[in-house]
Amino acid sequence: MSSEARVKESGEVIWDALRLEQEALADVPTLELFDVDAERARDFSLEAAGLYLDYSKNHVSRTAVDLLLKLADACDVPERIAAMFRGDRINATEDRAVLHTVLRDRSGRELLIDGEDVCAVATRERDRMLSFVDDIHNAKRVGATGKPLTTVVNIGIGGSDLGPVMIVEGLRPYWIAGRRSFFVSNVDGQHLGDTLVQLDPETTLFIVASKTFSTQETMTNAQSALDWFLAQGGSREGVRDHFVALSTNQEAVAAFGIAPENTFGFWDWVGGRYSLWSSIGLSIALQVGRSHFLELLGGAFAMDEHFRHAAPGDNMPVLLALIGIWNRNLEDIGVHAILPYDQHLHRLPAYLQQADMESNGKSACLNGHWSALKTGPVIFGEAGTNGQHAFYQLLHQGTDLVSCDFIAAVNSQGELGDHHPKLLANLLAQPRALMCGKSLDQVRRELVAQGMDAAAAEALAPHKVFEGDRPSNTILMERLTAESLGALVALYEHKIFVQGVIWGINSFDQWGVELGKQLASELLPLINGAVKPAPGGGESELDPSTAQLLDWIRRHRAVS
Ligand SMILES: O=P(O)(O)OC[C@H]1O[C@](O)(CO)[C@@H](O)[C@@H]1O
Repeated sequence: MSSEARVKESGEVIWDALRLEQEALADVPTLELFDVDAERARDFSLEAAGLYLDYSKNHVSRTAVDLLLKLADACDVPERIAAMFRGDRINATEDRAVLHTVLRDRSGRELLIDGEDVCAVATRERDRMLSFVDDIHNAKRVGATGKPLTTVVNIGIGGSDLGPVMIVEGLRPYWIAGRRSFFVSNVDGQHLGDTLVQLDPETTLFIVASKTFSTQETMTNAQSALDWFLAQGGSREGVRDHFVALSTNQEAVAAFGIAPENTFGFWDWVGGRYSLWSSIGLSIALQVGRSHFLELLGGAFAMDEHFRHAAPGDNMPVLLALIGIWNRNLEDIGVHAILPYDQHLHRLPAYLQQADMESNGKSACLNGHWSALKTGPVIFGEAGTNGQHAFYQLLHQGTDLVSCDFIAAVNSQGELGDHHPKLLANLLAQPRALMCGKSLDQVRRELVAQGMDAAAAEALAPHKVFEGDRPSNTILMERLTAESLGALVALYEHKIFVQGVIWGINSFDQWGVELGKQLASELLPLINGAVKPAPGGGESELDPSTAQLLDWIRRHRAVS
């Protein structure tokens, strides 16, 4: 038997053992697992890179965790981690290395990719970008009319927007006084329009952020911003003082009219959703300054080092990934909630939607088969405590289980009265309620104790039952700083990668976004009326539903 076949067989055996363990646990409440194992809370938690993770509230046993670690081994997780850091072309469907970790690598190592030391290349480009940031901050570089450039508009979408805006919001206390940042992503003209009315063209710097420099939304917004700048009295020569580009596609940038000295590059080994550490982070550095940007990278590097060197059983991203595998594949939970108890992390759920769903929302495996396993869950979320008053009802009593990550800083970025202890009390209460629940008996007793008659208590009781055993992780940090935020984001990046390895999918491509883009470009001329509908009124190539919607749009659009 070949070694590959043996690995596959052992993987199957482990999956079978995991299924048996899940069945054995089915009737054992999570709380009971604490009763029989005094060290559970201690052993199902760990610290790394300034973060503390407690995963003990998941409905998982020690046997299950041991089996999951064996599964990671059978799926070659340690070797795949090494391959990523080595610069192997693990993004096989695009034949690319995956090296966002190089962007924050402080080790001073050399890493040759196609004969080029990518660590040195990344450092040079970061230094260029940070000198530009210093020049803006010191007003060595000013607008065309000599005024300081105090406002930044980042025009980008997906990875060229979600990471920067999430970090800028997360680091609000570190904003440099007098500086403003706007993020425009949607092709809906209202997004740019609503922004432009707040701008002074003389003090505004537009950053056109696009890895490919061909994304419809970004190029449309960039062109409209340029038109606005000129219409406001900006000159053609002034464009070079007010527009910079962040891209891997220097030719397209030049064709758009932005000069090489105003372009900050990155490389095909940086995926869009992993790019905030690259030049795509320019808006972050402009808003919070060079040192905080470097601290952000430093926090991520600390998590990288932990991920790279810690044994799987002591490895935070690996364990978080394996708990996710248990919930997704053994408990059949298809929805995962990101619940930061921190207003400044309010964009984290949106950021992780892309990071996770664009990475692991896949069905085709790298071995050429369709996945027999369920892959990435639906990710959603909201800052706590807001979510509690919106969708937590379903988390506690809905018919579908939702796994949750509760995230918080123990100290607020801005302590105010007793707000933070209240926030933290809620952060502790929710996962506790989800796990412990409240039984029918308990509810009945409470209602009767409150003076309700037995019949009424019996009728009301089921509505007040909390089943419990709803799984969650809690991630804590001392304070939300650039460093801890960097570590947090890197934790999730690596978690997502490990899950992709176990599912046998490529977490680094995103072919699933292409068909919609292609169809939109085919439909655009029909919306604009440039192409006549097929004889008989319908669009012969279109499905009847789309043809009917198009017809309604055309008949009701006020402008042609
Ligand atoms: O930076 P770009 O090339 O404009 O792409 C923006 C986003 O579009 C996507 O390709 C998806 O459409 C994302 O992966 C990417 O982050």
